[in-house]
Amino acid sequence: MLQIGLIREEKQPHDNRVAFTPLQCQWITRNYPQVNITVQPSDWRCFKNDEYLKAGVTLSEDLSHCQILLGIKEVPPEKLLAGKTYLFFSHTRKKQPQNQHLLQTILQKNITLIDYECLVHEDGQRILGFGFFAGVVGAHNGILTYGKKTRTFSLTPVHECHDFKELINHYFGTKLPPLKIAITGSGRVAAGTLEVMGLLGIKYIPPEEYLINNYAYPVYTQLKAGELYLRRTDKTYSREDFHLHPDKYDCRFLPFVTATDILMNGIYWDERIAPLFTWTDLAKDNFRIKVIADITDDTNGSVPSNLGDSTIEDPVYGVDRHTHLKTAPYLSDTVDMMCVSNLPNELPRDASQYFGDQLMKYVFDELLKEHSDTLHNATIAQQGHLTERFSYLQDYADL
Ligand SMILES: NC(=O)c1ccc[n+]([C@@H]2O[C@H](COP(=O)([O-])OP(=O)(O)OC[C@H]3O[C@@H](n4cnc5c(N)ncnc54)[C@H](O)[C@@H]3O)[C@@H](O)[C@H]2O)c1
Repeated sequence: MLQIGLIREEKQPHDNRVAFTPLQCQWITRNYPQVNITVQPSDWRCFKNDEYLKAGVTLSEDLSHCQILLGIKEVPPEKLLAGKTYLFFSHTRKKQPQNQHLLQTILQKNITLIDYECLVHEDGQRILGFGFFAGVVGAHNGILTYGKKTRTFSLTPVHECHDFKELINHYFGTKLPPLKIAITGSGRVAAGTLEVMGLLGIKYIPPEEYLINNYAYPVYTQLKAGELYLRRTDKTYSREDFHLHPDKYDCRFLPFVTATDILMNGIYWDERIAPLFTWTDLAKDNFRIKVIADITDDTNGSVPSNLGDSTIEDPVYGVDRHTHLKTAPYLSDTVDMMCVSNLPNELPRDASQYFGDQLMKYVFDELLKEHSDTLHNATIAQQGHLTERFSYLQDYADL
């Protein structure tokens, strides 16, 4: 019998998500008689202990009988059970200093660590992520902020809704003024923002038309990497080349700053990639953007006016376009920034279900195999030893 445990999230502040919902646990145990799931009780998980009990799932503080333990965020080192196989987001593969002790403890305690972030399909695309609901919540927050700033309409904050279904109910009867939204990116986050565009009936306009026309109703356009970046030397774009040499590419977003009211930023970004615009562009009179939902959310990254994370409770701050300083939100001549770093936590039930679905579809069967390349390639530590693929972490893992 394979015993799987769902651990309680112990990292502070407590995360409210979980790897499998009660119904997913029920489905698994019905369809896989050789698997049993035990859930560690939690007072802050988005699914209540009772919901698991009602689904026929066993609750137990003690998970020592489990071989595999599933979490979401980093597990505090003192909570790690020796000799177990853990799956969670460890944030150790880039030698993140705050998690050095975590990896060292994993090795000391003979633990096997499979990192969700390292689970990829054959083509290198990540299997698991919370981007879709980050996109949904980010898009909603961006529009809500614009309504508050312009005092033209109001929307219910997402975290006040039980789940996505309830959020959608609030959209009925919402009439938005004419406004123009630019969405960047083409991954999971962008897909989530497009979902909200559809639900609110905001019309898609191709980028070239969006740039030159005005509309009597709300519209959006989407700029994928191929529309955003051009190689300096020959004005072409190749995905493979861009991923390898992003520093050779210029960003073509600038014309959109004069045609856009809300920017929803969902691109992949790192330091080698040109920002969407500069502080100098931001200070110009023709800079039209009033609200930026920076879902990508890198401080001083693809959006220079990202001055750091905001929180679910206090999601928006203003930025003065000339002094570059933070201001109160919703003022008339500032840019409002929505930079929440944990957006999926506003819709934790749906985000967890989506995560569990992906886990079920692409990872679960691998856990039942004697050997799985997918799992092996995402295994940072195997019974207390770094695997070959992650041996570059040795100096970080050494005590
Ligand atoms: N604020 C939040 O709560 C939150 C939540 C989830 C994700 N995010 C962030 O949003 C951004 C987008 O996330 P996502 O889930 O849409 O990602 P994704 O993995 O679904 O998509 C990323 C896109 O970037 C492309 N890409 C991958 N590697 C690249 C590279 N080296 N160079 C250029 N492009 C590359 C991919 O082809 C894909 O189209 C990320 O920066 C992520 O950290 C924020």
